Amino acid sequence: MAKLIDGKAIAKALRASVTEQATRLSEAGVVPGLAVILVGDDPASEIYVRNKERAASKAGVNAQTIRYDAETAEETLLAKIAELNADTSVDAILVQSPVPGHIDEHKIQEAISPAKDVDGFHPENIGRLYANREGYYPIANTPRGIMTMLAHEGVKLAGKNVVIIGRSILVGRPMFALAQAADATVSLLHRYTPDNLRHELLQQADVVIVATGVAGLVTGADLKAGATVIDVGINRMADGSLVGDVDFASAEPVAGLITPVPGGVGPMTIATLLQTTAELAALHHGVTLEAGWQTI
Ligand SMILES: NC(=O)C1=CN([C@@H]2O[C@H](COP(=O)(O)OP(=O)(O)OC[C@H]3O[C@@H](n4cnc5c(N)ncnc54)[C@H](OP(=O)(O)O)[C@@H]3O)[C@@H](O)[C@H]2O)C=CC1
Ligand SMILES: Nc1nc(=O)c2c([nH]1)NC[C@@H]1CN(c3ccc(C(=O)N[C@@H](CCC(=O)O)C(=O)O)cc3)C=[N+]21
Repeated sequence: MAKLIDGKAIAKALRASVTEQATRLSEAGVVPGLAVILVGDDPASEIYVRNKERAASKAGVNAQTIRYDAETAEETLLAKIAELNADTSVDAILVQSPVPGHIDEHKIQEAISPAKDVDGFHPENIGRLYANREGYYPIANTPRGIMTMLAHEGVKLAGKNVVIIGRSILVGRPMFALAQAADATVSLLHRYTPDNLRHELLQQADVVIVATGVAGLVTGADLKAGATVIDVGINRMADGSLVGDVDFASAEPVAGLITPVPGGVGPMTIATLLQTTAELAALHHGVTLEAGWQTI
C-alpha cells in the first residue's frame, strides 16, 4: 500500500508562505500582479483559471483573467501582451495552453517579456534552465511544484532512475531539465515510445512522472514495487469525474508513494504559480526576499 502524497496540504503550506511574503511586499508598497489570458474554453484551463483566481486573492496576489473567444486574431493577443509587458502593475503574464490552432504559440511565448514569463516558456528562460544556469529565472510551475513536493516527502533524486512520460514545454521538458540537474538519470518518453520499451523502462524506474492526458496509461503492472508515482494528468471522464494518467486502483498497491488526482499535482501548480509571481514582483521592485523564504 502506497503512502499518499497530499498535494493539497503541501500546497496550503506553500500558499501560507507566499501570503507572508505578499504581506512583506505590500509593506514595501508592492502588490504582486498576475495577468492570465485564456483564449477559447479548454476544460483543463478552465479548472486552472477558476482555482487560481480563488487562491490568488487569498494570498494577496492581484490576479486578472482576460478572456478571448476562440476566433480571436493573433494580433489582438500580441497587442494585449505588449500592453501587459509595459504595465508596471503586472509582474507575471500567463497565456493558457493550448491556444487555438490559428495562433502561433511560439510567437506568443516569445512576445512575453522574459522578466514576466511566469510559465518559464520563453526561449531565454528555457535556455537558462537547460544550461543549468545559476541565478533567478522563472521555471514552469508544474515541474517546479513537483520538485517542491518531492523534497517535502524526502524523495532524493540524485542517483535515481527517473522516467518522465510526456515532453511538452509545459511539463515534461522542464521536468527533464530539473531532474537531471538534481543528478538523476532521466528518460523522456512520448507518443513514439513503443509500449514494450515504456513498460521495460517503467519496471526499472524509482520515480515515475506522467503528463500525457491519456487516462490509465500507466498501470500497477508497469511499476517497480515501491516506486514514487507522480500523476500530472487531468482527464474529465464521461461521468464528470476527474482522473489522472495513472490507473490509481492498480498502481496504489505497488507504489511506495503516489499522488492522487485530484488533490496532488494540481494544487501544487497553483501554489507555485503564486510563489513565482511573488518572486517576480520582488525582483521588479528591488525587494529582497528572505533567503529560502519558500522553504516549507
Ligand atoms: N495537474 C497540473 O497541474 C497540470 C496538469 N496538466 C495535465 O497534464 C496532461 C499533459 O499536459 P501537457 O503536457 O500540457 O499536454 P500536451 O498535450 O502538450 O503533451 C502531451 C505529451 O504526452 C505525450 N503522449 C501523448 N500520448 C501518449 C502516449 N500514448 N504514450 C506516451 N506519450 C504520450 C505527447 O507525445 P508527443 O510529444 O509525441 O505528441 C506529449 O509529449 C494533461 O492532462 C493536462 O491537462 C498539465 C499541466 C498542469
Ligand atoms: N500556460 C499554462 N500554464 C499552465 O500551468 C497550464 C496551462 N497553460 N494550461 C492548462 C494546464 C492545466 N493546469 C492545471 C493546473 C491546476 C489544476 C488543478 O488545480 N487541479 C485540481 C482540480 C480540482 C478540481 O477542480 O476538481 C486538482 O488536481 O486537485 C488543473 C490543471 C495548468 N495548466
